[in-house]
Parts: sequence; C-alpha cells; structure tokens
Amino acid sequence: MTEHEPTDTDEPQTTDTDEPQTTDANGSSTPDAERSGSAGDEEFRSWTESSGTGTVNVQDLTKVYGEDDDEVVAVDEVDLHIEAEEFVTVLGPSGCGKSTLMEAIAGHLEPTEGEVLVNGDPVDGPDPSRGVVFQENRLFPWKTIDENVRFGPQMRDAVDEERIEALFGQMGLEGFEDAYPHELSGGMQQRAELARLLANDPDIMLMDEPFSGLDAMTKDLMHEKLLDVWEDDDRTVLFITHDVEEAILLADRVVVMTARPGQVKDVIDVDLDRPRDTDMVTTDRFTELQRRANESIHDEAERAMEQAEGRT
Ligand SMILES: Nc1ncnc2c1ncn2[C@@H]1O[C@H](COP(=O)(O)OP(=O)(O)OP(=O)(O)O)[C@@H](O)[C@H]1O
Repeated sequence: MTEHEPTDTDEPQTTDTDEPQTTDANGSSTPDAERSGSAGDEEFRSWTESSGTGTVNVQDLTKVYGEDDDEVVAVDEVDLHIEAEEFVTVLGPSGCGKSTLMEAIAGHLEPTEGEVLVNGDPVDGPDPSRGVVFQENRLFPWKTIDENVRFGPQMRDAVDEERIEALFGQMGLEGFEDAYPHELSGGMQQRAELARLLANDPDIMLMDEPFSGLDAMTKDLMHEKLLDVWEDDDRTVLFITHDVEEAILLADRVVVMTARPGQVKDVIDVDLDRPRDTDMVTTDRFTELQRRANESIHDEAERAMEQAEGRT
C-alpha cells in the first residue's frame, strides 16, 4: 500500500477542480491509547489480545518518510491500546506525528516497522468500519449534503433511509438536504461531515483536529454533539488535538506525545464524571488535570518549536 493511494474504500477527497473523483468511499479506523513502556509484559499481552469490536492495538509503530538526508522519523516505536468504546485524545506539539499515527490506524499509510491491529486483525487498508474526519471537511463540493451523507452507504449498496433521516435530525441539518457544502457555515459543514461519517455506522471514529478551524462557541456546541453521539452509540473515538482543554473535556484518557520523533510520553486518566459539559472546565479537578497535561506537554512544545526553527 502506498501512502494516500486511492482505493475504492478511501475517504471522499475534495480537489481544486469541480470534477467528481473516482477515489471515494468511506473508511474509518480505530485509534489506541498507548501504554507502552510502563506496562509489564503480562499486562501488555492482555491488552493486545483483547479484540472486541472497536479495539485498536498499535504495536511498535515506526514511520519514516523520505530517504537519506531527507529522512524524517515521524513516529518511533509507538505502542498504544484503545479499548472498544473508549474515547481517547492524543495531545502533542506540531509535527510530532499525530496525523501519521492516525493515518496508520486508518489504513492510509504503510508502517515502516510495526503494525496496527483492529479487533485483533492487521490493518492493511481503509475500511468503512473506521471513519475518518479531518480539520478540512472532505465533503464533495459538487454534491448536495444529502448526496454526500448517503455516498458511503450507496457505494456499498447499503443505504438505510431511516438512519439517514435520523442523522439529519441528530445533526440539526433538517432542511439542508439539498444545500451544497459551500452554502453551509463552518460548524454546519462539520456536522454534515459527522453525519457522512456516521452514515457508515463506524465502530471507530478517527478525528484529526476536526474542530480547530471553528470559533469558540461553535466548537463548544460540536463538543456537546460529539459527546452525545459517542454516549448514545458506544463507538471508539481517537481524537487528535493541540488543545489541552478540549483533550481533557472529551476523553477517558489523554495520550501525550513527545516532539518528533513521536513517542508516547504520558497517559492521563480523566476521571471526571459523565455526561460532561463545558461548565466542567472551571472545576478544581479539571484545573488539576489541565495543569498536569500542560506540564507534560510544555517541554515537548519547546522542542518542537526548536525543530521548526532548525535549532535541533
Ligand atoms: N508524506 C510525507 N513526506 C515527508 N514527510 C512527512 C510526510 N507526512 C508527514 N511528514 C513529516 O512527518 C512529521 C510528522 O508529521 P505529522 O503530520 O504526522 O505530524 P502532526 O503531529 O500531525 O503535525 P501537526 O500538528 O502540525 O498537524 C513532520 O515533520 C512532517 O513534516
């Protein structure tokens, strides 16, 4: 498999042209919360053997881009496990390999070393059971919202009209079925993107900074919407972010990554009650978790900045 090679189960891709692509469909994958290093062999074995619907195991994952002088080690020997129905956020500085990790789980790229297992099976390409959402939505600009949402199921001859109608209600998009993506606000586009993903009924949702382009108020609403979806449907979620508050508010566990080459530095258990809402960010426990995450990420952010400035 070549990086980003189009397959008939790949995600819809927007392009600079208005021409339909032949590379669409809908894949989704599961992420993992890692626990390498600190875990004993026996404990680690029990995680990797767990293979319920929606479990992800990343084992010794290394990804090297380029060759010789251009070589970049994006992630280095990452071990991660995510239980079925767990919500894990990955927090890391810019360029530390977060997207690389997610793309490996999505099946969009081939590891240099190591492997990813989903439900105990090796990932060897995209699959609709692993749904991916990016910061820039991948809606087809030439299709209506309804056509976008039903595209994945249609490709598999598995359209469920009731499900699609319910998704429009759940995402507050009734009345916008015939609109085109450019006619919607940023928040509505991301809700349409979520509906498109959920139309495939994925076990695992892989979300790469999906709300980072939204204003604060819309972002809060999207957090509530996503938590509702997750709490109702028991899906596994791997959510990548730079935002400490977002990482804690959403997650069961926050995985903190080092600066490049990305490795798991820390795993923070978030023991806040559920259901969660944005008011929680002012509580003592939230502040304490936030302080811990900030301490963990601080040096890595500095190192990442030095790397970006060419100082290391
Ligand atoms: N296809 C590629 N070819 C060469 N280098 C790449 C490729 N994709 C990513 N990289 C490099 O690998 C490193 C990790 O990239 P990645 O996008 O996974 O990091 P990230 O943590 O998601 O970054 P950001 O937070 O900025 O989105 C970066 O140095 C990036 O430039």
